[in-house]
This record gives sequence, C-alpha cells and structure tokens, in this order.
Amino acid sequence: MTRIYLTGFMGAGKTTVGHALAAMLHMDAIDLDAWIEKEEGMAPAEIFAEKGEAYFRKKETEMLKRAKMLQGVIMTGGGIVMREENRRLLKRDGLVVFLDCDPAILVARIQNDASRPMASGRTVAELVSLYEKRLPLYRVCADLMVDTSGKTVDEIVTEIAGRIKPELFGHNGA
Ligand SMILES: Nc1ncnc2c1ncn2[C@@H]1O[C@H](COP(=O)(O)OP(=O)(O)O)[C@@H](O)[C@H]1O
Ligand SMILES: O=C(O)C1=C[C@@H](OP(=O)(O)O)[C@@H](O)[C@H](O)C1
Ligand SMILES: [Mg+2]
Repeated sequence: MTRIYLTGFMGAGKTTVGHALAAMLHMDAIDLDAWIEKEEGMAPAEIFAEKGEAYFRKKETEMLKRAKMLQGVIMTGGGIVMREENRRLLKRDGLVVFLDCDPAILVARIQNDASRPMASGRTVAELVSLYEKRLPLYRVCADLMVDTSGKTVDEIVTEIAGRIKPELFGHNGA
C-alpha cells in the first residue's frame, strides 16, 4: 500500500498527525488543502468566500484524483467524504484511516476558527449536528478507525503505525 489517507472531522488532527506519521514512516506528507492553496494562490477560507463552496469541492475532487499519482500520507479535508465519488476514490486508491474524536473536543478546537469556513460562525449544536451527519460517511469508507480523544499526537501516530503495519507489509510482517 503506497497511500495512506487520513480522514475525519475538522479539528481531528489529520494535518498534524499526518505530518508526524509521514515522518515516522519515512513517507511524503501531502495535505490536500495545502495543495489546493498552493495551486489556487488562496487559502480554503478565501476560496469559499470568493469562489464559493461548490468551486472548492470541485477542486478537492480534482486533487484527490491527482493524488493517486503520488505515494505517501495524504491528509484530506473534513468534508471530502460528502461526495460519493470521493469515497469511492479513497477506498479504491489507498488505506483509509479515520481519525475520530469526541465532538466536544473537536468543537473546542474549531469553533470560531476563521480559517475553517465550515466551522466559523456555527453554534456548538450546528457543529455537533454536522459531525453526526458526516460520521456514517467516515465510517463507511474507513479501513481503520482510531479514537484520538485524550491522546497525544505521538500516541496516535504510534497507534496508527502499529495497526497499519500488517496492512502495509503483509500480515506476517514480511
Ligand atoms: N492529539 C491532539 N492533541 C491535542 N491537540 C491536537 C491533537 N491533534 C491536533 N491537535 C490540535 O488541534 C488543532 C486541529 O488540528 P489539525 O491537524 O488542523 O486538524 P484537521 O486537519 O483534522 O482539521 C491544531 O491546533 C492541532 O495542533
Ligand atoms: O470540513 C470541511 O468541509 C472542510 C474542512 C477543512 O479541512 P480540515 O478538516 O483540515 O479543517 C477544509 O478542507 C475546508 O475548510 C472544508
Ligand atoms: Mg487539515
């Protein structure tokens, strides 16, 4: 397996954990949001504001398709599972690790974060409701689920690396 996709709700730690996991596994780290930002010359929040969510979602799917040409740990944006096409691509092209987390922790991390247009300005109830709407979609395309609540980034990375080794190198460790 040459691609490990990290999925999960905003604030779950996909970007942070992805860089640490890639370093541990000596793999490249590719954050789809950062890649979009580089290509568009605008951060996701600016793209949402100036070009709209539909434009961002189109770009996100385009990048996901292009990521198939790369190898490494690929960190996705929290909304990627909303499109059926994206879920199919994730499942087809790599090992999907879903970083789950207690919604109360997620909300504390993302509420009023102006860099996250799907979170800023939303109430706690709205954010929890968005998490609950997306949860089955994260689950349906995950090969592995990791509950990150109360764990440090180091603990999460160690847990993922231990659990994916059989998937990456074969069940006998070969
Ligand atoms: N396990 C963790 N423990 C404490 N803080 C974390 C943890 N994982 C991520 N964070 C923090 O939470 C915030 C959101 O992390 P980020 O990697 O941007 O999440 P995502 O990419 O899933 O939206 C960042 O400030 C990050 O430092
Ligand atoms: O949940 C979402 O719809 C989004 C999550 C963001 O990524 P993070 O999950 O890294 O915050 C980013 O892709 C964009 O702002 C939309
Ligand atoms: Mg991120």
